[in-house]
Amino acid sequence: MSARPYVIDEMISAKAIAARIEELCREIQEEFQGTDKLVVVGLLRGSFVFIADLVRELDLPIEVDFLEASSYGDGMESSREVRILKDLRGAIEGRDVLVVEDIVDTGHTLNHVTGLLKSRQPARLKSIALLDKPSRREVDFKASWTGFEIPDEFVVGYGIDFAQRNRNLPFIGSVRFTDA
Ligand SMILES: O=P(O)(O)OC[C@H]1O[C@H](OP(=O)(O)OP(=O)(O)O)[C@H](O)[C@@H]1O
Ligand code: HPA
Ligand SMILES: [Mg+2]
Repeated sequence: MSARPYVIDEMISAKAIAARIEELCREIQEEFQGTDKLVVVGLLRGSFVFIADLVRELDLPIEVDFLEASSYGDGMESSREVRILKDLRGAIEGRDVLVVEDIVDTGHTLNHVTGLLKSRQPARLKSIALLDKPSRREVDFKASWTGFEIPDEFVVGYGIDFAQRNRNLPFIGSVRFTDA
């Protein structure tokens, strides 16, 4: 839990997220049309809500796997050290892979994870992030698809946490401290 009091201002509604996911899925389907070897990989924990909505909108034969990566702990600052806490269950050599992430901020997490997965020689490796904060980038990384570009604000909801809380909000909101 945060020691400081804060409120959450809605930034992206649940309805806007659902509409954007429909659009993204049409593009993803075009890219992967005809494949029967697609593995959709969710990065835990932040992507668990996004991947659940995304795969239910995807009209493709897929498998789902998860990898747990962590770099923030309970704070608002990246440690810049990406720890892999849980690896994929399955092998991805020769498979088509879509990595699903909630947010690209400094870029360290997706950059590290896609580098790791690339070394396992998938046939195709694509990535999708619901949110992108380009103004905060520290490493040069761009996801294949992005849901929304957002300003430099700390966001929560729809799977994303602040000190492990607020992942269950159905919308994306920004954290505003009330003691400042
Ligand atoms: O681009 P970056 O600066 O690396 O930040 C993005 C990453 O940070 C958050 O994960 P976190 O480490 O908080 O773990 P979590 O997914 O378990 O919440 C978020 O879910 C992304 O994975
Ligand atoms: O804005 C954010 N909110 C929560 N976790 C995060 N991890 C990277 N950026 C963020
Ligand atoms: Mg994460």
